[in-house]
Amino acid sequence: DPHPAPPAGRTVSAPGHGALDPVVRLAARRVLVSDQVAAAKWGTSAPIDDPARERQVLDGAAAEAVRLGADPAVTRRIFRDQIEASKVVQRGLYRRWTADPRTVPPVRPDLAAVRAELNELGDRLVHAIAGTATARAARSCPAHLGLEYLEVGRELHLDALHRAALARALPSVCG
Ligand SMILES: O=C(O)C(=O)C[C@]1(C(=O)O)C=C[C@@H](O)C=C1
Repeated sequence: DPHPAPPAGRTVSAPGHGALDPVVRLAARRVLVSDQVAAAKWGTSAPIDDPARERQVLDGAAAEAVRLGADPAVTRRIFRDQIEASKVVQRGLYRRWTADPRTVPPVRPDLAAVRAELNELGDRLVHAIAGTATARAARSCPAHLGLEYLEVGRELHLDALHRAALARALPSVCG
């Protein structure tokens, strides 16, 4: 039998087995690294919105997509959502830190180092997007994406702010 039954207690749609898993996981990691972005900017003159840096992120992602033979417009759209998701986190943390200064991180990370980490996650995300064209075009995409969203949020113990940000990161993944 080329299609043996899955082991007891599991199904073929068990957590982590969805094709969209890498995309959602990388989006979640980017959302979490956004905590470091906020901590790097807090108490400095660097604004949350940095349009020049956004252009760099979007152009970099599109160029990487072209290199991989993937769709740069789709990649750009998905990255626009990653950037919005990052701002959801940053604004949410600024609200928290303003309301209760005792929760401000004691150490300020280096913004350039955090951006290097975002670049690396970004390249991996472009690869994940390029590798999931079939799953993203499927009619089942929104349902699978929703399940991955719930699974990854649970597994990474995301709080309400980071779940909201992850939700903001995903609307362009399907279609
Ligand atoms: O690099 C920054 O300054 C960030 O805040 C990260 C990020 C992004 O998600 O890539 C988000 C908002 C800024 O407008 C620019 C870029």
